[in-house]
Amino acid sequence: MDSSTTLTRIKLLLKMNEFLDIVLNRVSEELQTKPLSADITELLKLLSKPHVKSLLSVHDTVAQKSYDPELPPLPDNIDDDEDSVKIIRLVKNKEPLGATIKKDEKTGAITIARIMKGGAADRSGLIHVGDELKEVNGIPVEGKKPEDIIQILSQSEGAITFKVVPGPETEGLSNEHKMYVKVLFDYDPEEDKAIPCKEAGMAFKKGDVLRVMSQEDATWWQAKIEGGANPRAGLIPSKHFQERRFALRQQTSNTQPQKVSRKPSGLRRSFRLSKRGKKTNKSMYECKKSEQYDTADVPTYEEVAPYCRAHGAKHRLVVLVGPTGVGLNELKRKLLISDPQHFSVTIPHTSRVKRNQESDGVEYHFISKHLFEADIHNNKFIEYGEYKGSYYGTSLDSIRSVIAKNKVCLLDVQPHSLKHLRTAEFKPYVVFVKPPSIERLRETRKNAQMISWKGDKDSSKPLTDEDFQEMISAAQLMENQSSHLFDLVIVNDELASAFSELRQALRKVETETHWVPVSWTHS
Ligand SMILES: Nc1ncnc2c1ncn2[C@@H]1O[C@H](COP(=O)(O)OP(=O)(O)OP(=O)(O)O)[C@@H](O)[C@H]1O
Repeated sequence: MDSSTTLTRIKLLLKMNEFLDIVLNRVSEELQTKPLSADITELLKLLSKPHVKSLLSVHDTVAQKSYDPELPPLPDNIDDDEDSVKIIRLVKNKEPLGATIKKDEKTGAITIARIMKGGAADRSGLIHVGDELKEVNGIPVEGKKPEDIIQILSQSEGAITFKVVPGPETEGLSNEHKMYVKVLFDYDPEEDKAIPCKEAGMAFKKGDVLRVMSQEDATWWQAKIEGGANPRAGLIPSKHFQERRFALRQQTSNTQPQKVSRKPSGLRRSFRLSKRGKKTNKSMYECKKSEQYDTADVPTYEEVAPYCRAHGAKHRLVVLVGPTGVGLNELKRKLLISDPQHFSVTIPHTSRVKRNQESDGVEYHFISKHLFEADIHNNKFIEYGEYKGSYYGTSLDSIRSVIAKNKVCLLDVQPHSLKHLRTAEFKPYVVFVKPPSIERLRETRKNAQMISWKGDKDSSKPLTDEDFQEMISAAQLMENQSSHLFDLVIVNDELASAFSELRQALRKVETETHWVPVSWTHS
């Protein structure tokens, strides 16, 4: 039983006793005035019994006691002119207090800078932002540095007494709006020189989803890791502040635009996974779109919301990204074979002349060069390229047409094209396929073939160490520049396990809740 229930019960008993007391006294008085019948005599006898009397006497004793909580005595040294001083007593265990302090450089006053959501100070409801700290455990803080005060606090355990002058009311500042963000960079407060209090900071890793608890401070937000065990919020740099820092860093450290050093492999695959089963050259297409890293995209936080595809709703687009030769085609092929009714790929467009054995809309959509150029102009292609005087490209409409058939559209693109696909319409689920170590590549790719284009013919050749090195460094570059856009990273070591990991993840995409950019859930 808790103490408040006990108190309520005692109070109830006392009330009953009081009532009984009055009743008994009245009854006794009344009975004295009546002719003494046998019943009255017996009743008077009962009322004068010791246990009835002692019950009444217990009541008197208990009723005189005070059951209000006892407050610690006020310290004697409070100035008379010091109005509205609060004496706060908190019991502190090993958990940090969850408040940060700052010193006003002009007045020297130490005030509470912020209260961490869910921390001990927040839960107590007694300390507020703006309160001026006067004493800690009887030690005046005037003239002390915040570090010294933090030292006093961190050394104290058990009851801590604070003397504070309440600050101005800060009602209505708290932002109860639930905001979730996916973080697009790694952060460690220990390495952040700007954070006002490292102990209050929270480390996170790229890809974590955070619940932002407070944005009251424009520079330092409070957040906690969604699904994490820690109920207390930690300090994180605000979006605006982090973006400014990134921009500054880029200005100072990187005046050269980062050119993707990649073979002009361009649009190689999107046009190749065909019903033809025929492979074309790795370096057949040159991508016409910008391959430069877009420095305007500063990856900090992306607001996200949970999304679960409703039964029967359109499927999300599945996009595979990875370096040449890593096995994107192989994985797509296995998915198609595993369930041809469920998975499909786009049919590319080309301006080249149709060959005899080909049919329009099967291998390619054959269109004129003039029309192709008009479509480029009208942004109809997600990627396009030119080879031997003919255009090849993947149109947005070809993706739409697969999705409209209620199939899962499998697409592979260069990472820089991802941003054009990241729309509420496509809701892409992006899988980055990564090569394993060079040793494992040598072991697993013994029979692997690269198809190269010599003269006018396809010819296959085994993969060399140089191909493996190139694959690894291209993957590294992609990861450095675009990993914030990846939903899943699969290492294509053993093909069977890479495929089963992919298959399982795609099943979950269709049935389970995933975090997606919040704008995708508004449509
Ligand atoms: N995990 C694996 N183990 C062994 N061989 C593999 C594995 N993954 C792919 N391969 C083989 O490696 C070769 C290249 O694979 P694939 O054509 O799928 O690469 P890709 O990523 O589509 O590259 P590109 O688009 O340049 O052709 C193929 O011969 C394929 O069978």
